Amino acid sequence: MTAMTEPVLTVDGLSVRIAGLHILQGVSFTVAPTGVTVLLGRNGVGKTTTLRAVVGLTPRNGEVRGTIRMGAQSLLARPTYRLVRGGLGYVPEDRCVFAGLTVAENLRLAERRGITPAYDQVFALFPELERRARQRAGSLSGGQQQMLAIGRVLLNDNRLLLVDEPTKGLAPKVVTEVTEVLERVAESVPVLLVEQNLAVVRRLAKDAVVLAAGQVAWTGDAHELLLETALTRSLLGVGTGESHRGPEQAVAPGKDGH
Ligand SMILES: Nc1ncnc2c1ncn2[C@@H]1O[C@H](COP(=O)(O)OP(=O)(O)OP(=O)(O)O)[C@@H](O)[C@H]1O
Repeated sequence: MTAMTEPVLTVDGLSVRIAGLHILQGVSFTVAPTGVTVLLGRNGVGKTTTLRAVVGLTPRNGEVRGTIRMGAQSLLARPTYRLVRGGLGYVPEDRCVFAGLTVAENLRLAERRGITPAYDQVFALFPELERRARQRAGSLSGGQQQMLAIGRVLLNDNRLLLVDEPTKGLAPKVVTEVTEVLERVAESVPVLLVEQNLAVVRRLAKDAVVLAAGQVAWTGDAHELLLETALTRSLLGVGTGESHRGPEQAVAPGKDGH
């Protein structure tokens, strides 16, 4: 295996128990060093639990076992701030912007000591954030808050980004905007993405990992998975949009027309 193809993230035998629930029961997968790997599965299967375990945010009453490595470095048992300093960027599902602070203050809080923050790059991707620098984050729209949540992570150098349901609850036009931004972001940093909108998955994802019943039920090429309507339906409980128009259609087609 050459350095270019070595996974950026390796999860092996990951087991997570929280409050008596054995949520992940030996989950193993890898994330390629380029592009978007999507983590799929039915509601409540443990996708967020997986991302939180990777970034060291399992609740205190939880128990995590197994191996998680970014490159050669073991991540388990390291505090989150160290993982973030080491280049692990995390955009949580609930965005977690500081509502009472301005956009500029939210960004300033995300600056990492010892690293020159990449404001030029962030404002090039999100001109809206520069225009709204003095606006309180709590008064931004859901889409703008999502842009802020992604933008503040991109101020710093990242080796891997974990992004949890970035399009959830957003209007179709905003879903398209967020998707386009992630597409550009993924050109320079690998992304492990949790996403339920299959049109977004189709546009962004190269690889797919599907969780079912606490384990990995399928891994492989994301487009191959989406072509397998029956498999997708059985694993995810939804259609792929090929033969049925559901909420996953709520994004504009990609450049390739798919
Ligand atoms: N802190 C916690 N305390 C108790 N149960 C929890 C906790 N965190 C997660 N769970 C449970 O673990 C299971 C997996 O949750 P998780 O949020 O990881 O699923 P998910 O696949 O991300 O779901 P969704 O697609 O609905 O966002 C759920 O049954 C959830 O209720």
